[in-house]
Amino acid sequence: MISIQEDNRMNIMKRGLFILFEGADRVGKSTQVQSLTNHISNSRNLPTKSLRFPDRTTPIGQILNQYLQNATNMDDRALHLLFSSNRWEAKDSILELLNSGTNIVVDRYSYSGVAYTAAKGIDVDWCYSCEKGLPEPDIVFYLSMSTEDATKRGDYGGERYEKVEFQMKIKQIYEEKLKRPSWKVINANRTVEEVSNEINQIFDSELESLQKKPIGTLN
Ligand SMILES: Nc1ncnc2c1ncn2[C@@H]1O[C@H](COP(=O)(O)OP(=O)(O)OP(=O)(O)O)[C@@H](O)[C@H]1O
Ligand SMILES: Cc1cn([C@H]2C[C@H](O)[C@@H](COP(=O)(O)O)O2)c(=O)[nH]c1=O
Repeated sequence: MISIQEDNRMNIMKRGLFILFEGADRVGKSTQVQSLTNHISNSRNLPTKSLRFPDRTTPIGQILNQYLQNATNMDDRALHLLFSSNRWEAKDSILELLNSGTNIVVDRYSYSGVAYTAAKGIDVDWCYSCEKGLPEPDIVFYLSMSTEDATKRGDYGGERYEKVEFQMKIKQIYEEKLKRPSWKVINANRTVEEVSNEINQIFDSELESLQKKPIGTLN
Protein backbone atom coordinates (compact mmCIF):
# COMPACT_ATOMS: atom_id res chain seq x y z
CA MET A 1 0.00 0.00 0.00
CA ILE A 2 1.24 3.54 -0.79
CA SER A 3 1.71 5.82 2.24
CA ILE A 4 0.17 9.33 2.21
CA GLN A 5 3.67 10.86 2.13
CA GLU A 6 4.61 8.72 -0.86
CA ASP A 7 1.32 9.54 -2.62
CA ASN A 8 1.97 13.28 -2.07
CA ARG A 9 5.52 12.91 -3.39
CA MET A 10 4.20 11.16 -6.52
CA ASN A 11 1.64 13.95 -6.98
CA ILE A 12 4.41 16.55 -6.81
CA MET A 13 6.19 14.77 -9.66
CA LYS A 14 3.12 14.69 -11.92
CA ARG A 15 2.89 17.31 -14.61
CA GLY A 16 0.17 19.95 -14.64
CA LEU A 17 -2.76 19.79 -17.05
CA PHE A 18 -3.59 22.46 -19.62
CA ILE A 19 -7.33 23.06 -19.50
CA LEU A 20 -8.82 25.44 -22.06
CA PHE A 21 -12.17 27.21 -22.20
CA GLU A 22 -13.36 28.36 -25.60
CA GLY A 23 -16.55 29.86 -27.02
CA ALA A 24 -18.11 33.06 -28.27
CA ASP A 25 -18.49 36.20 -26.14
CA ARG A 26 -20.56 36.05 -22.91
CA VAL A 27 -21.06 32.29 -22.82
CA GLY A 28 -19.56 32.19 -19.32
CA LYS A 29 -15.89 31.25 -19.95
CA SER A 30 -14.34 33.56 -17.33
CA THR A 31 -16.91 32.46 -14.74
CA GLN A 32 -16.10 28.80 -15.37
CA VAL A 33 -12.32 29.39 -15.48
CA GLN A 34 -12.59 30.84 -11.97
CA SER A 35 -14.83 28.02 -10.78
CA LEU A 36 -12.63 25.20 -12.13
CA THR A 37 -9.48 26.92 -10.79
CA ASN A 38 -11.11 26.95 -7.33
CA HIS A 39 -12.16 23.33 -7.69
CA ILE A 40 -8.66 22.15 -8.65
CA SER A 41 -6.96 24.23 -5.93
CA ASN A 42 -9.41 23.70 -3.10
CA SER A 43 -11.17 20.37 -3.66
CA ARG A 44 -8.28 18.55 -5.36
CA ASN A 45 -5.58 20.43 -3.45
CA LEU A 46 -3.38 20.79 -6.55
CA PRO A 47 -1.30 23.81 -7.66
CA THR A 48 -3.31 25.78 -10.22
CA LYS A 49 -3.07 29.04 -12.09
CA SER A 50 -5.54 30.74 -14.42
CA LEU A 51 -4.39 32.55 -17.56
CA ARG A 52 -6.24 34.46 -20.27
CA PHE A 53 -5.60 35.43 -23.87
CA PRO A 54 -5.11 38.00 -25.02
CA ASP A 55 -2.76 38.74 -22.14
CA ARG A 56 -3.31 42.50 -22.19
CA THR A 57 -0.40 43.18 -19.78
CA THR A 58 2.45 42.68 -22.29
CA PRO A 59 3.48 45.34 -24.86
CA ILE A 60 1.81 43.25 -27.61
CA GLY A 61 -1.24 42.78 -25.37
CA GLN A 62 -1.52 46.53 -24.93
CA ILE A 63 -1.68 47.02 -28.70
CA LEU A 64 -4.41 44.35 -28.87
CA ASN A 65 -6.30 46.00 -26.03
CA GLN A 66 -6.33 49.32 -27.87
CA TYR A 67 -7.67 47.61 -30.98
CA LEU A 68 -10.38 45.74 -29.04
CA GLN A 69 -11.45 48.99 -27.41
CA ASN A 70 -11.79 50.64 -30.82
CA ALA A 71 -8.97 53.08 -30.07
CA THR A 72 -6.92 51.94 -33.12
CA ASN A 73 -7.36 50.14 -36.43
CA MET A 74 -5.10 47.57 -38.05
CA ASP A 75 -4.83 45.26 -41.04
CA ASP A 76 -6.69 42.02 -40.16
CA ARG A 77 -3.76 39.70 -40.89
CA ALA A 78 -1.28 41.87 -38.99
CA LEU A 79 -3.71 41.86 -36.06
CA HIS A 80 -4.08 38.07 -36.26
CA LEU A 81 -0.30 37.62 -36.10
CA LEU A 82 -0.14 39.86 -33.03
CA PHE A 83 -2.81 37.75 -31.26
CA SER A 84 -0.74 34.67 -32.14
CA SER A 85 2.50 36.35 -30.97
CA ASN A 86 0.79 37.07 -27.68
CA ARG A 87 0.46 33.29 -27.24
CA TRP A 88 4.00 32.54 -28.47
CA GLU A 89 5.45 34.99 -25.95
CA ALA A 90 3.70 32.94 -23.21
CA LYS A 91 4.86 29.53 -24.53
CA ASP A 92 7.93 29.09 -22.30
CA SER A 93 6.11 30.11 -19.14
CA ILE A 94 3.19 27.76 -19.99
CA LEU A 95 5.63 24.85 -20.40
CA GLU A 96 7.47 25.76 -17.20
CA LEU A 97 4.20 25.77 -15.26
CA LEU A 98 3.06 22.43 -16.68
CA ASN A 99 6.45 20.77 -16.20
CA SER A 100 6.67 22.00 -12.61
CA GLY A 101 3.31 20.40 -11.82
CA THR A 102 1.05 23.47 -11.96
CA ASN A 103 -2.30 23.01 -13.68
CA ILE A 104 -3.33 25.91 -15.89
CA VAL A 105 -6.90 26.90 -16.64
CA VAL A 106 -6.93 29.14 -19.69
CA ASP A 107 -9.58 31.57 -20.94
CA ARG A 108 -9.30 31.54 -24.79
CA TYR A 109 -6.30 30.38 -26.87
CA SER A 110 -5.54 29.45 -30.48
CA TYR A 111 -9.12 28.50 -31.40
CA SER A 112 -10.35 31.99 -30.49
CA GLY A 113 -7.58 33.33 -32.69
CA VAL A 114 -8.76 31.30 -35.67
CA ALA A 115 -12.51 31.76 -35.08
CA TYR A 116 -12.41 35.56 -34.76
CA THR A 117 -10.11 36.15 -37.74
CA ALA A 118 -11.80 33.57 -39.98
CA ALA A 119 -15.16 35.23 -39.20
CA LYS A 120 -13.78 38.21 -41.16
CA GLY A 121 -13.48 35.97 -44.24
CA ILE A 122 -9.81 34.97 -43.92
CA ASP A 123 -8.86 31.37 -44.73
CA VAL A 124 -9.06 29.04 -41.69
CA ASP A 125 -5.86 27.13 -42.63
CA TRP A 126 -3.93 30.39 -42.94
CA CYS A 127 -5.26 31.46 -39.54
CA TYR A 128 -4.30 28.16 -37.91
CA SER A 129 -0.82 27.88 -39.43
CA CYS A 130 0.86 30.26 -36.98
CA GLU A 131 -0.53 28.29 -34.02
CA LYS A 132 1.34 25.11 -34.98
CA GLY A 133 4.05 24.29 -32.43
CA LEU A 134 2.34 25.87 -29.43
CA PRO A 135 1.56 23.67 -26.39
CA GLU A 136 -1.64 21.68 -26.92
CA PRO A 137 -4.48 21.83 -24.38
CA ASP A 138 -5.27 18.53 -22.64
CA ILE A 139 -8.99 19.29 -22.38
CA VAL A 140 -10.97 21.85 -24.40
CA PHE A 141 -14.29 22.85 -22.85
CA TYR A 142 -16.37 24.49 -25.56
CA LEU A 143 -19.22 26.46 -23.99
CA SER A 144 -22.19 26.53 -26.30
CA MET A 145 -25.39 28.55 -26.23
CA SER A 146 -27.44 30.57 -28.69
CA THR A 147 -26.05 33.97 -29.66
CA GLU A 148 -29.44 35.45 -28.80
CA ASP A 149 -29.26 34.23 -25.18
CA ALA A 150 -25.57 35.18 -24.80
CA THR A 151 -26.39 38.68 -26.02
CA LYS A 152 -28.81 39.14 -23.13
CA ARG A 153 -26.04 38.58 -20.56
CA GLY A 154 -24.35 41.47 -18.75
CA ASP A 155 -22.29 44.21 -20.35
CA TYR A 156 -22.65 43.04 -23.97
CA GLY A 157 -21.82 45.59 -26.62
CA GLY A 158 -18.75 47.33 -25.14
CA GLU A 159 -15.90 45.87 -27.22
CA ARG A 160 -15.21 45.68 -30.94
CA TYR A 161 -16.52 42.16 -31.67
CA GLU A 162 -19.67 42.27 -29.52
CA LYS A 163 -22.10 42.46 -32.41
CA VAL A 164 -24.80 39.85 -32.93
CA GLU A 165 -24.11 39.06 -36.60
CA PHE A 166 -20.37 38.72 -36.06
CA GLN A 167 -20.91 36.53 -33.00
CA MET A 168 -23.15 34.22 -35.06
CA LYS A 169 -20.34 33.79 -37.61
CA ILE A 170 -17.84 33.03 -34.83
CA LYS A 171 -20.14 30.36 -33.39
CA GLN A 172 -20.54 28.81 -36.85
CA ILE A 173 -16.75 28.65 -37.38
CA TYR A 174 -16.16 27.08 -33.97
CA GLU A 175 -18.84 24.47 -34.57
CA GLU A 176 -18.36 23.71 -38.27
CA LYS A 177 -14.62 24.23 -38.80
CA LEU A 178 -12.76 23.98 -35.49
CA LYS A 179 -14.58 21.60 -33.14
CA ARG A 180 -12.70 18.29 -32.71
CA PRO A 181 -14.28 15.02 -31.52
CA SER A 182 -12.23 15.28 -28.31
CA TRP A 183 -13.75 18.66 -27.32
CA LYS A 184 -16.16 18.66 -24.39
CA VAL A 185 -19.20 20.53 -25.63
CA ILE A 186 -20.97 22.03 -22.64
CA ASN A 187 -24.51 23.41 -22.66
CA ALA A 188 -23.74 26.87 -21.23
CA ASN A 189 -27.36 27.97 -21.02
CA ARG A 190 -27.86 26.61 -17.50
CA THR A 191 -27.10 27.94 -14.04
CA VAL A 192 -23.45 28.57 -13.16
CA GLU A 193 -23.58 25.64 -10.70
CA GLU A 194 -25.08 23.19 -13.22
CA VAL A 195 -22.38 24.06 -15.74
CA SER A 196 -19.54 23.90 -13.22
CA ASN A 197 -20.72 20.57 -11.75
CA GLU A 198 -20.51 18.97 -15.18
CA ILE A 199 -17.08 20.50 -15.84
CA ASN A 200 -15.68 19.44 -12.43
CA GLN A 201 -16.88 15.88 -13.01
CA ILE A 202 -15.20 15.71 -16.42
CA PHE A 203 -11.97 17.12 -14.97
CA ASP A 204 -11.99 14.66 -12.06
CA SER A 205 -12.62 11.69 -14.32
CA GLU A 206 -9.80 12.57 -16.77
CA LEU A 207 -7.16 13.90 -14.36
CA GLU A 208 -5.19 10.73 -13.68
CA SER A 209 -4.94 9.45 -17.24
CA LEU A 210 -4.01 12.88 -18.65
CA GLN A 211 -1.24 13.37 -16.08
CA LYS A 212 0.50 10.33 -17.58
CA LYS A 213 0.43 11.68 -21.15
CA PRO A 214 3.31 13.82 -22.43
CA ILE A 215 2.48 17.47 -23.14
CA GLY A 216 1.25 17.73 -26.73
CA THR A 217 1.96 20.25 -29.47
CA LEU A 218 -0.60 21.87 -31.78
CA ASN A 219 -0.12 20.53 -35.29
N1 LIG B 1 -24.46 30.23 -16.35
C1 LIG B 1 -24.72 31.53 -16.31
N2 LIG B 1 -25.98 31.97 -16.24
C2 LIG B 1 -26.26 33.30 -16.24
N3 LIG B 1 -25.32 34.29 -16.30
C3 LIG B 1 -24.05 33.90 -16.39
C4 LIG B 1 -23.67 32.51 -16.42
N4 LIG B 1 -22.32 32.44 -16.52
C5 LIG B 1 -21.88 33.72 -16.56
N5 LIG B 1 -22.90 34.59 -16.47
C6 LIG B 1 -22.85 36.08 -16.53
O1 LIG B 1 -22.71 36.42 -17.92
C7 LIG B 1 -21.78 37.46 -18.08
C8 LIG B 1 -20.62 36.97 -18.95
O2 LIG B 1 -19.93 35.95 -18.23
P1 LIG B 1 -18.39 35.68 -18.43
O3 LIG B 1 -17.63 36.97 -18.32
O4 LIG B 1 -18.01 34.56 -17.54
O5 LIG B 1 -18.41 35.22 -19.96
P2 LIG B 1 -17.23 35.16 -21.03
O6 LIG B 1 -17.56 34.04 -21.94
O7 LIG B 1 -15.90 35.10 -20.33
O8 LIG B 1 -17.41 36.56 -21.77
P3 LIG B 1 -16.42 37.34 -22.77
O9 LIG B 1 -15.80 36.34 -23.69
O10 LIG B 1 -17.35 38.26 -23.49
O11 LIG B 1 -15.39 38.06 -21.91
C9 LIG B 1 -21.36 37.91 -16.69
O12 LIG B 1 -22.20 38.97 -16.29
C10 LIG B 1 -21.62 36.66 -15.84
O13 LIG B 1 -21.88 36.96 -14.50
C1 LIG C 1 -7.39 35.19 -27.92
C2 LIG C 1 -8.09 36.01 -28.98
C3 LIG C 1 -9.17 36.79 -28.67
N1 LIG C 1 -9.79 37.50 -29.62
C4 LIG C 1 -10.93 38.38 -29.24
C5 LIG C 1 -12.09 37.67 -28.64
C6 LIG C 1 -12.72 38.70 -27.73
O1 LIG C 1 -13.60 39.51 -28.50
C7 LIG C 1 -11.54 39.52 -27.29
C8 LIG C 1 -11.05 39.13 -25.92
O2 LIG C 1 -12.04 39.47 -25.01
P1 LIG C 1 -12.10 38.81 -23.54
O3 LIG C 1 -13.30 39.46 -22.91
O4 LIG C 1 -10.80 39.19 -22.87
O5 LIG C 1 -12.26 37.34 -23.71
O6 LIG C 1 -10.49 39.26 -28.23
C9 LIG C 1 -9.34 37.48 -30.93
O7 LIG C 1 -9.90 38.15 -31.80
N2 LIG C 1 -8.26 36.71 -31.25
C10 LIG C 1 -7.61 35.97 -30.32
O8 LIG C 1 -6.61 35.25 -30.64
